[in-house]
Amino acid sequence: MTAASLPLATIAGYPRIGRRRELKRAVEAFWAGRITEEQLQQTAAELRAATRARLVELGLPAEGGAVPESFSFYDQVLDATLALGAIPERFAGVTGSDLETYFTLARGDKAHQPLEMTKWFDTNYHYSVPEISERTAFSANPKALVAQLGEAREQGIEARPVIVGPVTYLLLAKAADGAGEGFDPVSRLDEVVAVYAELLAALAAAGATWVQLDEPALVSDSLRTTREETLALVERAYGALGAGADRPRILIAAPYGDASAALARLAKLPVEAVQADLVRGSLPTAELADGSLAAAFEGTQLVAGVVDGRNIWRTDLREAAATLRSLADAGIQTVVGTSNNLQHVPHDVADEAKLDAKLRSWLAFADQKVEQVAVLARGLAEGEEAIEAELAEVDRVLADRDAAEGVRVDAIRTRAAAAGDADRTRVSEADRREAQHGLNIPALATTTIGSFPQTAEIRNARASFVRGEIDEAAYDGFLREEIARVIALQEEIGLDVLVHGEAERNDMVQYFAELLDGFAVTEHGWVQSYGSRATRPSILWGDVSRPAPMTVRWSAYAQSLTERPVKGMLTGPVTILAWSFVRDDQPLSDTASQVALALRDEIADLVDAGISIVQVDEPALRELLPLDRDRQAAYLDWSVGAFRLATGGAGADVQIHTHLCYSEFGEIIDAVDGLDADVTSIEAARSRMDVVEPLGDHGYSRGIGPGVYDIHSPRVPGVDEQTELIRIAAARIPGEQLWVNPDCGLKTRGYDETVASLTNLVLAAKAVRAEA
Ligand code: MET
Ligand SMILES: [Zn+2]
Repeated sequence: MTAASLPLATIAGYPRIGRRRELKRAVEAFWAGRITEEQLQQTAAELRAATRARLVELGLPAEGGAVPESFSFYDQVLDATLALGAIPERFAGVTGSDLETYFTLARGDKAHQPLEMTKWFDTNYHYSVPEISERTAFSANPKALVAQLGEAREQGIEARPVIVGPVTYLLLAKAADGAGEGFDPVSRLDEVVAVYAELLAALAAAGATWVQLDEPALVSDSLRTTREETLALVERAYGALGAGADRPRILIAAPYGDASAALARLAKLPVEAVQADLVRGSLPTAELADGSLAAAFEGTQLVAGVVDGRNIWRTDLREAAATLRSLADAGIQTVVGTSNNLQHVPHDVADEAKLDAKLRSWLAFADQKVEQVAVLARGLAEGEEAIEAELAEVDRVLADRDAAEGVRVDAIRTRAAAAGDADRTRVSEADRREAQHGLNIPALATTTIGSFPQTAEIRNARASFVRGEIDEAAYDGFLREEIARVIALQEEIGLDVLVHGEAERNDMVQYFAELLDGFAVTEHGWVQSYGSRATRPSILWGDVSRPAPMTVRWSAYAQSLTERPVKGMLTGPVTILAWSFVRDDQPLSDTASQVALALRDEIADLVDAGISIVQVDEPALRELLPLDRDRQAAYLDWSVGAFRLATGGAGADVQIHTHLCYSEFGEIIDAVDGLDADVTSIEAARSRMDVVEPLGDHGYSRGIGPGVYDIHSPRVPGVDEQTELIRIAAARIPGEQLWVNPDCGLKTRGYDETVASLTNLVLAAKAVRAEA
């Protein structure tokens, strides 16, 4: 270990999907057999080379490990699984190249269910969950890491491999099926650390000077361990890793939250640098003031994550420079960094030619963030005077943003400020039940979650409309035909509560963002969601209002075609915020109230148009739950409040539904109850109705629709299978309270399987009704 310290500028990682989603296209072409593995590897290598060159061009030094090597074909946790050789036993028979095995774990094949996927900390990125048992045989496989390092060196760049660290890896893993009762993957920490030591030795032998090990587990209160326990595990792991003789310098990263209480202890580990998220997190002020932080950091660099890696606004450089200055003045060797891997932001604002120029000037995507890091590093090296021009420019931009038209609209603010508890409160549940009798909803009522298959025809029609090839009248006509078809189909299948099918929506958030004031949409602002999938979050930049009804004509048209109730379908305020880039100049709760009021008006218009059931989807309610336990109550308070503000204007005879997707809502069951929705649908098929028991124990009295049809695969669940699931639920929940529905929307499914599955669902509900 002879290498030099880390240069003054670095980032925690960079988007890997490519500016034009080149990786998605190549990977999907490989899956479809249209290109060979060699061709895929070639494309990936070109992307990596372009990324490194770009990072140097934007101001990261080519030497010293400033450039992170954070490429991934699919997911960084899956990369670690392969590097550790931790292939779950159930995949033992899988043959093929490393990359083929990798994709089989990610996506499954005829004989194998894929690894489960779940959200990565409090982001909308999903990782592949490792499956570990007492028997998992770990063995170091540094091939991919070493190869990428070599590529970088040939390019004249000394890269820093980025790997998920051992503690986070094991805390994100689940016990494999067949592991002993009570087995915890973390019990294998020492063995896993030994494999990391081998990986590090291989990297050192290949010339790596630095390696970054990501330990976001350090900032979370939502894992199996307490923070203190996590920190103790990190101390144990890095005590051992650091003692290795043949290793690169180690940077431990603690992104996505507040590690301030752990910082000094991390610095005392035998590692050479510690990264801290100073956007979500903070500095331990007392320790900074009394010199103990500096003492702990003696000989260790602090990578100060002052540039926000999760949002798209230009950083207040003056404020960041002041933070950096305070660290340097305290005698801490400081490096300028980002709060986390930039994988959560799009590539480059320069690609957004169609965006309003003023708005564009306020933004920073990944490339602009790198430039900001480089500027701050220059300020750190040469003094703030050296970057005064850049600081002044940002001052000007921020002032311009602050004063810009639309950022603050008095009428919207006055209305939001006036909204009180009464606006968030409907009449009692009992009165509502009474008033809703007229809806004639049977016991074990059947319904769907909203979307019907988004066919190629629908996507083509939308694309033609966007390109101007067909006019609005033609597009509307197409959508009306589609709605009529979906309504007729549901009547034929025999569902009780119908939906219009959401054919008009490109995405459940973007559709609303395009119709609300205060939002902008990007052209190329893609962000990886999982694997080859990316989303294009909208930008919520100003005060939000609804210039005109957004969904009424579609819902009203659908209702005009049938005697059965058609559910109006809206995306809830929390989900709209969670899946957009939101303004950072006011509390989220204020922004949520504005969105809620726009939805409240939409519900009023739906009801006026003859709609008597409205579903407000909140699948992101749990995702935004802060990692920090101390902040959870306040979050649940405002998020639940926003939902209630959106729905609180509905009369007693209007039935409000919500849909939450996931089933692990143990943590937030009181909050779900607090939403005060009349009916809630949730995912339950894969867990075989696990959720029903806690609901029964909780004494949950509202309508509940645990999914009986797993929509995540094309498989058609039979009548018997769905009957069985309904019976399990009916054993705990009275029939009048129980709804029968799929786990989630059907937009990703094909028609054949959808019709077959829903037909079986209706038959299953009838069968269980007959048993009563
Ligand atoms: C991710 S939740 C999706 C809900 C939406 N109403 C749909 O059916 O697609
Ligand atoms: Zn869902």
